[in-house]
Amino acid sequence: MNAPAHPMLVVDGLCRDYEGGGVQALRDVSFTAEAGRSVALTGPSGCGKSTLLSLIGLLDRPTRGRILLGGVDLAQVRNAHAFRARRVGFVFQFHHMVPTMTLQENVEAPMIALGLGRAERRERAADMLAQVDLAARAHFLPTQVSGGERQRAAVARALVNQPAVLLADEPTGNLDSRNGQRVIELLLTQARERAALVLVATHNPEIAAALDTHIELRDGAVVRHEGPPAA
Ligand SMILES: Nc1ncnc2c1ncn2[C@@H]1O[C@H](COP(=O)(O)OP(=O)(O)OP(=O)(O)O)[C@@H](O)[C@H]1O
Repeated sequence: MNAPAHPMLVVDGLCRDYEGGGVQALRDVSFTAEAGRSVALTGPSGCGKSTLLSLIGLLDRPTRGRILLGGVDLAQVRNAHAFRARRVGFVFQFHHMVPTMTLQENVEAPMIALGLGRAERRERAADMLAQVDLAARAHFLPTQVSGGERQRAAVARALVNQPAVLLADEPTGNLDSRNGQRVIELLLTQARERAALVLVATHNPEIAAALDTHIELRDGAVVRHEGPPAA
């Protein structure tokens, strides 16, 4: 197989200053990552991990520098909502499931932005929930299942549109180690089998060690970068 023409993700000289407080949340961060790889972002609280994920997921815009995702310069993206729906999946520590909707309905919701019909949405969501071992819980509300089950449903929701990039912010933070490991395995399976790029912000050194690349931040700057060299 030929090497891809460009890496899935290029982060180039990225800075994010917050007005008012004079905080430089990110200072000149640069790295690249290939499709099918997993990247751990580590570092102490406040070092900029969440800020970096927000910028890559187009939830926020950088002060300086640029990000290319699948060859697209994010500064040129006009409809961030549509771009996110097609390209990016998010998993957060606190799942952010809609409490009044069943797990099945929560997993169906992202597909509305793709314009898929009801029957197809239903089928794909059921399929995805089965893949994370939740077929029997599909019609329960998020409050009626365990924390580990909720987080697996959140992973199913993040994966259902088959995003090229998965961004996970402390995805195992509130889970015991067995459930946490399961969530990480689900994310890594996606990276391997569907050539998605997975970025995980974590305080857990075991998780960081299980991923291909390890980028450590301190005060908004990269202080360590281990793993496959940039393309
Ligand atoms: N909206 C905001 N306004 C001002 N400062 C902010 C804002 N959001 C984040 N910051 C600051 O930017 C810096 C980076 O925050 P960020 O949330 O990215 O850190 P983090 O590494 O994800 O931390 P944690 O591990 O605690 O989640 C911190 O100093 C934080 O206080």
